Amino acid sequence: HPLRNIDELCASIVRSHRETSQCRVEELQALRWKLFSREEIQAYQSKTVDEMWQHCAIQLTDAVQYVVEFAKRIPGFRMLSQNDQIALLKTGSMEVVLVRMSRYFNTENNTVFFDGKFAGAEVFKSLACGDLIAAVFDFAHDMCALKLTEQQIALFTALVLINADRPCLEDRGRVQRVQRNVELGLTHILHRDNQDNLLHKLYQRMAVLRSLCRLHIEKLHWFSQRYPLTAHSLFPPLYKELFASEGELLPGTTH
Ligand SMILES: O=S(=O)(c1cccc(C(F)(F)F)c1)N1CCc2ccc(OCc3c(Cl)cncc3Cl)cc21
Repeated sequence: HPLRNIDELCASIVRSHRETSQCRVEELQALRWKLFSREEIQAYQSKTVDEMWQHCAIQLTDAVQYVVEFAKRIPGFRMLSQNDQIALLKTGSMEVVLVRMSRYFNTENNTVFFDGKFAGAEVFKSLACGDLIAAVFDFAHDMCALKLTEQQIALFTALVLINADRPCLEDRGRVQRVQRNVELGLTHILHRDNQDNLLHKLYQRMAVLRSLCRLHIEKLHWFSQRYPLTAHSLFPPLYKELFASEGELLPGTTH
């Protein structure tokens, strides 16, 4: 049934966001001062690079599963071809995870929710990609500064996903129609909240997200050259499917 109006579209995307976000922001507010002890930080920092990468890849893959669920409930997404749905998730899911992560960021002490507590950047030292972590933390900080509501984040993340400019789309026109509806939803929400000025800031943040994800993929290539066994056999299949480039990295992934 065609969407009766933009209000209904917004309501359905906000509901999907709420149903598929791993934990509610209110729950995390209660935990915001639960920090890792010196010993716990030491334990993370003494993990080997491949242990920590594997740990993060598992957490990331878990977070991505919820984004896949969210995408499937965006009106129009399921009408796209399977290949186009996968192409949008391949390039957009990490970006949505990073936006969602910024909701779990405490700007007072620069910590982010990780493994049940709030962690500073030093916890991720053994990943050996300090520049990526710093960029992830900066992005989270920037997003917090916008003080987006959950409804605004729901529409923003739907727009991050439904992007007709993504590479290798079969039916770009169809994705454009779904994207236009979501754009109408986002502008409707921002107008209703009297925050039209946020729209261009959100488009700027989308450009930062793209560079963050390019950096993540670069690091993944570096990592899988150095630790082929971990990347080939110990990363979750969905992680390989989404973040490893076709064939080159990880032969034998099903398509
Ligand atoms: O591990 S998380 O709970 C996690 C949680 C907070 C901060 C981080 C990190 F690390 F971004 F500060 C990691 N999780 C859930 C959300 C998420 C996004 C990316 C991610 O990993 C990508 C990655 C990076 Cl950014 C560097 N090297 C290897 C990998 Cl796979 C993990 C992740």
